[in-house]
Amino acid sequence: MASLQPNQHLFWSSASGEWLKQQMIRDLQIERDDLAGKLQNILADRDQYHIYLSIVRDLCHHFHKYTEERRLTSLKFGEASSDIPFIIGVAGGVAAGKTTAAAVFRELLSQLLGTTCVDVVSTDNFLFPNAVLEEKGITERKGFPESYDMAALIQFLQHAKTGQPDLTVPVYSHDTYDVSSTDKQLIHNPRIILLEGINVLQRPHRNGPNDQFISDYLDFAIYVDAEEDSAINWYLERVEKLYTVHRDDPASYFHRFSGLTIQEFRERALQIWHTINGPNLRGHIAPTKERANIILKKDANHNIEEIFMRKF
Ligand SMILES: Nc1ncnc2c1ncn2[C@@H]1O[C@H](COP(=O)(O)OP(=O)(O)O)[C@@H](O)[C@H]1O
Ligand SMILES: CC(C)(COP(=O)(O)O)[C@@H](O)C(=O)NCCC(=O)O
Repeated sequence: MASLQPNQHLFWSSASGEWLKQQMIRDLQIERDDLAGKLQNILADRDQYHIYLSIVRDLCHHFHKYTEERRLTSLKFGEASSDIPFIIGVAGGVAAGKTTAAAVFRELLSQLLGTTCVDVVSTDNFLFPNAVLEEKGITERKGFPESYDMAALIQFLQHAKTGQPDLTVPVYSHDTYDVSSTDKQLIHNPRIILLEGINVLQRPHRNGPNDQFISDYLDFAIYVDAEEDSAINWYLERVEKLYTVHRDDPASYFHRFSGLTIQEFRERALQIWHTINGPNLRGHIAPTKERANIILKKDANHNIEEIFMRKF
């Protein structure tokens, strides 16, 4: 199914080429050579690099505005202004490129703002462990709203937004396909948190009177959009790579498929997409697209081909 175009009454849109013409890209402050190797490959295309850079410069603008507003408000209430992180949501379907886009934003934001206190947190980390999913009978609904420990995720956001300097987050691994019982992500004094995940713009699934929205804690939101066919290809490439590397490791999730040929594994992965990730994309993720401030539409080669910006 083709990805739906955002409502033209709500969003300005620009083909990426046109967008670039509008940007003042002369006063670049950072050099591509400063970027880490993997990101350098992604940004090897000069136009794409400039598109990401112009988006990040907008993010810096919003960050400075937020910081200034916070300073003025705390003055009004007679409080010393403290650093409360600016939280940017990065939403989109499975394998749309959220993690990678967040890494690019982190690198460019750190360089433009001259701070290392930019952290990426994935909402995957707040999935219930596989054992709990099994207990609840929702193993086949991993990634659906009910598969997340929303209380823990909201508590993390509350801790961040109440200025706690040290934050601890569980760690989900695509390699083991589970939440680690030992590893933790430690965050110290964040200035910006990029919260990436399929559910960042979703409403609470129980929708009770006291349920909170993740978006209550977001200061800005970006939706990474792609045609479902592209996402399927990227998903298959990702899992095939994981399968090839990990299938011989008995401790790995992928070991259970080690009897399959690569073609059989591919068919199995495609079936998983069609029964889990595809329905989740259409039912729960894509409908949140228009809640984002910016929608980045990627082509089949991962290039941003169109940018939509909310008008209000
Ligand atoms: N801009 C990009 N250029 C090249 N490959 C990319 C790009 N963005 C994502 N990918 C690849 O696509 C796959 C899915 O990306 P990922 O960031 O893991 O998506 P998500 O976090 O949305 O699941 C990964 O294999 C990743 O390396
Ligand atoms: C962990 C996820 C819910 C989220 O994926 P991501 O946004 O990190 O790509 C997804 O990768 C997943 O495991 N879905 C369940 C079906 C499957 O792909 O096995």
